[in-house]
Amino acid sequence: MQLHIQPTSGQVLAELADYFVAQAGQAIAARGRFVVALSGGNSPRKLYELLASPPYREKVAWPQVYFFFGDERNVPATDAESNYRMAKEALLAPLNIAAAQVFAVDTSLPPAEAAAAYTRTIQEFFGAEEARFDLVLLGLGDNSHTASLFPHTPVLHDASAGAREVFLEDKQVYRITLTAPLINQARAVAFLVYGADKAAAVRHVLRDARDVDEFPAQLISPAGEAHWFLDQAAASLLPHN
Ligand SMILES: O=C(O)[C@H](O)[C@@H](O)[C@H](O)[C@H](O)COP(=O)(O)O
Repeated sequence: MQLHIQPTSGQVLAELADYFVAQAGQAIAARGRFVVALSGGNSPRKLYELLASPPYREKVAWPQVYFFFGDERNVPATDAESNYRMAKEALLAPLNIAAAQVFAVDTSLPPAEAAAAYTRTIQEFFGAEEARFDLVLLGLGDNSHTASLFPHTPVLHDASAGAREVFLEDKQVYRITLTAPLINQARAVAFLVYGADKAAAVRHVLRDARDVDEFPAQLISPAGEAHWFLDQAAASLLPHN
């Protein structure tokens, strides 16, 4: 696990954009494609806007990039809460990404069916190979959740590699999320976390004793590389920072 700590969020975003470009180049050179699972919420929007702008947009062979989602809210694709909508506005539309390169969760289905359908979509994409994303982008909630792996939810203990529905009792809403085993099959995982409001969660996940029901992001330990891209504010409660 590698920590990348920068003084400001702008510098973190630039370092992660450089990493994204490097990972894409390596994957496309090696396997002819780059398969990425996008994170949602607010933090990654600026990253997506950066990647869709010069100089980054010219540095990636976008027609060889395939986009999945680490999680999705149970809302229409046009809803302001949709992770797909956010990615489309900030990245996919500005880059004119073809629909055939984008695999969104079908939230027109009931949550359990949407999750089962997404599992099939992932399996069909990877065919006989193991479903290994080249890169999974992740955020971190202030309650230490990542993707939609929320504290004290059954999905945390799901040993299968796929997509599952998650019911959030406090918000009375459903989400669809990749399971930790599927995320952990990835060649690389990159957390993007900035802001002082995330400092306690960062410390819980990276330094406190393992307690995955309290700190679900502790479940993420990929077969490949694990990177944390943090600004100083989010890293401020880590020892020696
Ligand atoms: O659908 C989502 O909301 C994300 O996938 C989620 O896991 C997010 O990364 C965290 O909740 C942090 O969200 P912010 O970046 O908005 O703080």
